[in-house]
Amino acid sequence: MSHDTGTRERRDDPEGQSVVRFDHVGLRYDLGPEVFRDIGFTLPRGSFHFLTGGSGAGKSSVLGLCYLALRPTRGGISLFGHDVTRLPRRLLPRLRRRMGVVFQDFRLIDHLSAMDNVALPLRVSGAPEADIRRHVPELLAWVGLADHLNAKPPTLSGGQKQRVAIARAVINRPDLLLADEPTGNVDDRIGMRLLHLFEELNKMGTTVLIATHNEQLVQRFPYGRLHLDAGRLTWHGVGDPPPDRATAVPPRPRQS
Ligand SMILES: Nc1ncnc2c1ncn2[C@@H]1O[C@H](COP(=O)(O)OP(=O)(O)OP(=O)(O)O)[C@@H](O)[C@H]1O
Repeated sequence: MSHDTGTRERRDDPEGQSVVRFDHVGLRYDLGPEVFRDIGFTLPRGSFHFLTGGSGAGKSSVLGLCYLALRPTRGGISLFGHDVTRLPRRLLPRLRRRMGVVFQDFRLIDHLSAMDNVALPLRVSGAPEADIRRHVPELLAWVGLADHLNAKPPTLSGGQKQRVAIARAVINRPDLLLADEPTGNVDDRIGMRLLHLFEELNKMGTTVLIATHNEQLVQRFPYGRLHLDAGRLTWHGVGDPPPDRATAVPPRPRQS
């Protein structure tokens, strides 16, 4: 089968098998240099991938494109089968609500307690308050914050804030989880526990993409890997990028 997924097919196949699809995507910020040239990959429904690469390789930018904070300078991106480069802006929030995002800088609401930060996506989606009172403390206890339900973010450590941010991202069982360095501020034991949480979510059907510098984590969990180097996607597979990474990802055929 060819890689051709023209606009018509993407529009007519909103629940197709790819949750994220990049086709020849390029990105530059304002008048700066191109961060990427011609990146293409697909994340199938229910898949689990790490996104790796050195500092400045473009990991957060890929995530920003996925959660629609950024628009590509060229190429096409589809999410849940919708071509988002053509979709009217008013329809984007509906797609965003299907995603859980863990930001590198957490983006918690400082005047709300940990409990209320995590409850936010449930309240937005109209979940009954009784369910919120049951599920949120359970999840916060699972990430080791049972004693901090009422703490406000400014009183929490970096690792504790990170776990609140993760709980908020997963509480709604999103269709797509995007996490930027989700274990960057926690010790190994908690890092493993968080990875197990992502695995559980993945088993229930969530597609997972985790940007990380943590090689140990990537080695311990045998999932797919997208590796960025100098503005190019140089490896898309399981395990380590081969030494001659320049040839690891063949260019995708351009659509006519
Ligand atoms: N808002 C911005 N304006 C201009 N340039 C930016 C902006 N954000 C990122 N960049 C540039 O884009 C490139 C990729 O940055 P990005 O944050 O995506 O990399 P990263 O792989 O996530 O890095 P790190 O691992 O250090 O977080 C870098 O050269 C960075 O300077």
